[in-house]
Amino acid sequence: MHNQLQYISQGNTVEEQLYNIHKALDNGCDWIQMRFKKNYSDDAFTLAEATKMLCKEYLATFIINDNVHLAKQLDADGVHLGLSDMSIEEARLILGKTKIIGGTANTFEDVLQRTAENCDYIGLGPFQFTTTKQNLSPILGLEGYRSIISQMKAKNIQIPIYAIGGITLENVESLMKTGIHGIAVSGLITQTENASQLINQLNDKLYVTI
Ligand SMILES: Cc1ncc(COP(=O)(O)OP(=O)(O)O)c(N)n1
Ligand SMILES: Cc1nc(C(=O)O)sc1CCOP(=O)(O)O
Ligand SMILES: [Mg+2]
Repeated sequence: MHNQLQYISQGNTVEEQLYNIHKALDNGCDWIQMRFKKNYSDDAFTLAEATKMLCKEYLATFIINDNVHLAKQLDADGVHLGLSDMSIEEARLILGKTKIIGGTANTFEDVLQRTAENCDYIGLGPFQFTTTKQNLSPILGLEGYRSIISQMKAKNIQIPIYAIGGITLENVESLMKTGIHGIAVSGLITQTENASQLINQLNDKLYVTI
C-alpha cells in the first residue's frame, strides 16, 4: 500500500526544486512527485536524475509528473498523469506493470474512468482554491469528497484516493474522515519554516485516522 503523504515539488529552477525536494526528504517525506512545469528538457533531465539519487539515498518513492518518457529513461518509480496527459494505457505499455501510475480525477465519472484504466491511485481534487496550479477544476470541498467516496462504496470501488489542492494541517482530520487514503501537498511543505514539525504533525493525523 502506498504512503499516505505525497510531496509535490515546486520551484522555478533546478536549484530551487532540489532545495525543496531535499527539505521534504530530510524532514521525513518518503514519497516525492517531481512537478517541474517551467522546464527545458535538459533541465528536466538534470533535475530528475538528481531527484532520483536523493530519493534513493532517503529510501523514498520517486514519481514524475506528466513525463512518461523521462520516467522510463530514468527508471523512476512511476508517474502522475492528468486527464489531458498521456493515457494510462499508453503509459502502462511504456512503463510496465510494476511502476506506479497515478491519475487525476475531479468527479465520480473520472474515478470510474481512472479505475477502469487500472491506475494505482487517484489524485482527487481540488479540495480548495490553490495558487500552485492554474486552471483548476471545480472545487470539491469536504462535501465533494463525501459524495464521491459514498458513490465508490456503493459500487464497491476500491482504489486509494489522495486529496489534493490547497490542503492545510487543519484540513487533514476532516478529509481523512471522508474515507480518503492520503493527501498530496505542495505549497504547505514548500513554504513551511519548520518542515520537521509539520511533516510529523501531518503523519500523526494521517496514521491515526486510517
Ligand atoms: C497526486 C496528484 N493529483 C493530481 C495532480 C494533478 O495532475 P494534472 O491534472 O495532470 O495537473 P498537473 O499537475 O500536471 O498540472 C497531481 N499532479 N498529483
Ligand atoms: C498539482 C495540483 N493538482 C490539483 C488538482 O486539483 O488536480 S491541485 C494541485 C496543486 C497542489 O498543490 P498545493 O498543495 O500547493 O495546493
Ligand atoms: Mg499533468
